[in-house]
Amino acid sequence: MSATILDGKATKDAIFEELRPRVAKLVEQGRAPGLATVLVGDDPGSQSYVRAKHNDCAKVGIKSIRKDLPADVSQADVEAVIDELNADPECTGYIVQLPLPKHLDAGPLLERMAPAKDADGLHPISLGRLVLGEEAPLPCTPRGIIELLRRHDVELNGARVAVVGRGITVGRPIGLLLTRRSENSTVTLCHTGTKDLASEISRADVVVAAAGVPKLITPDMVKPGAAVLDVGVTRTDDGLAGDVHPDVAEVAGFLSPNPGGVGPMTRAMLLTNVVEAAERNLG
Ligand SMILES: Nc1nc(=O)c2c([nH]1)NC[C@@H]1CN(c3ccc(C(=O)N[C@@H](CCC(=O)O)C(=O)O)cc3)C=[N+]21
Ligand SMILES: [Mg+2]
Repeated sequence: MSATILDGKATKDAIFEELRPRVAKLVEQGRAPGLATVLVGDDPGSQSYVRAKHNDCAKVGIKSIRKDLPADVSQADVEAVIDELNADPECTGYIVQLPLPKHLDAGPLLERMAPAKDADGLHPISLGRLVLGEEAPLPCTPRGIIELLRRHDVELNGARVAVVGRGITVGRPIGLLLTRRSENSTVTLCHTGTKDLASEISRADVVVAAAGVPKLITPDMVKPGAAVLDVGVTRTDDGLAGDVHPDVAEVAGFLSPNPGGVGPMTRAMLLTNVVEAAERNLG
């Protein structure tokens, strides 16, 4: 048996095709969406992600603004850039690329962002609204995972989902999306304190591996036919390594590759959040 590939790159391209006319309409109405990025320092990974986001914007016709700051920028200078973007009418949504250098206090910076311009869905107000079931931008990676599963007809209604990792971008929020009535899944959140990870994984119809531990999920753990999403990425000497052992492809029914799976979907959902926010503002 060999798993059906959950092709995030092709799915992202399809979503971009759907976004392009919506962006064109907004531009026509004089309400052009504009995405800004705030990047601090010169980490090559972060630089490449940010570059990709600007290329994506060009592809769908969204104006983009780059704010690149030196690694030793002060907290006050980042605050000033955030205040500038909050006030800039050309910027309808933005992100502060994470992680930030250790000398900066990320929490207060993210909280300073205008919630209406939160493109990541990670502002405390957006996360609070998600808990309350109110309309808000949704966290991009969890939303991308659900969209990838939906577009490949993977059943979520009543499904047992095992999430591995409790990080703020994926593991912590994804259960909030998956347990809405519209998804209706049953979610188990596993982490380093989980006593028997293999037994939790073995019961799951869907596995979301977002721990950042290379090859953590091995074929013996996976229920035959399950959908497995490889979210974690670790930079090793041999290149990028996912959380899922390659041999899982022999057992799983669906597998999102890494790269080429959830990463491109995260970018597609970032632009979707920006377009939706611009449409909402039309009233
Ligand atoms: N405020 C904030 N929002 C984020 O959404 C955010 C962030 N900070 N910090 C870092 C993580 C990571 N992230 C990725 C997005 C796309 C790919 C992606 O498209 N990857 C490609 C290839 C990447 C490569 O080859 O380097 C792929 O998986 O095929 C990866 C990682 C967004 N993040
Ligand atoms: Mg992340």
